[in-house]
Amino acid sequence: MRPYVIINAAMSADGKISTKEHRQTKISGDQDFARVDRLRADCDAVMVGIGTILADDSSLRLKNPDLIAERTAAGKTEQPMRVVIDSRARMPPDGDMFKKGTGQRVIFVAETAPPDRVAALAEKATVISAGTDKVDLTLVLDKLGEMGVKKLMVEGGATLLWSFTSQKLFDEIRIYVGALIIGGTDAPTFVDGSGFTRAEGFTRLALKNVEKIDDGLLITWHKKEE
Ligand SMILES: NC(=O)C1=CN([C@@H]2O[C@H](COP(=O)(O)OP(=O)(O)OC[C@H]3O[C@@H](n4cnc5c(N)ncnc54)[C@H](OP(=O)(O)O)[C@@H]3O)[C@@H](O)[C@H]2O)C=CC1
Ligand SMILES: Nc1nc(O)c(N)c(N[C@@H]2O[C@H](COP(=O)(O)O)[C@@H](O)[C@H]2O)n1
Repeated sequence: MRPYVIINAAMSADGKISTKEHRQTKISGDQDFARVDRLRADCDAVMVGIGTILADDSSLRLKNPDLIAERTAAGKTEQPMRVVIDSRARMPPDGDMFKKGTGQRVIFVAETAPPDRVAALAEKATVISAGTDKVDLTLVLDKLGEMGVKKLMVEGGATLLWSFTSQKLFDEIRIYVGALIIGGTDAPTFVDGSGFTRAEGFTRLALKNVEKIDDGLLITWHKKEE
């Protein structure tokens, strides 16, 4: 069975998720970062696109020791599975995701990924081929389901979120809207990609909750069933 997919990201009041140089930007406050850690702890796997790794060198690990202890007490691994969507196997083998924290790392690549890079990554991670030239997210979700992932958190970035939202491959979206404006036409927004041209294609959402956190807002949407 496919996992329940929760998209979680933080954007500025003008919808940007980082700067025009794609530099990682602190949008959440302490309380929201604590919420994000809690959500990571509650999920079986946490995912980003390779663009995020190359920009941020994300570790994607659970940081709060109390949450790690809570997971182990519940018979879970210390860390949720950490997953990268990376058609061309560009994931740096010395990235923070490999250096920090314990547990399984999974890299989804395409069949056309260079074999030498796949071999190098296979020494550090479970490398799975899913899709011909580009990773196919429906195959990814099926595979993660087979691997026992029931709840998946997708953190970004903008290109991966376009694929998840345009293909309607999500259940919930949690967007933290921070009290700042970043600006810049070239700064990634919550969702980029090619965009819809017709209203019939739009991904529709159902509002579930709005909560003030730090000096911003956490908005929870569910996918609106057609
Ligand atoms: N504020 C926040 O909450 C967050 C902000 N960010 C920010 O987002 C930015 C990165 O976003 P972005 O550059 O768009 O990169 P993404 O992280 O979205 O990764 C996109 C890449 O994933 C690969 N990919 C493989 N298969 C697919 C598929 N089916 N659909 C989509 N992508 C696929 C592609 O590379 P390839 O073809 O090589 O496989 C693609 O270029 C950074 O600046 C980062 O800081 C990221 C996460 C959260
Ligand atoms: N929720 C959230 N709020 C922000 O303000 C952010 N900048 C991000 N960024 C995401 O978190 C990843 C970093 O994770 P690690 O600290 O390396 O574990 C980053 O790559 C973005 O995915 N998120």
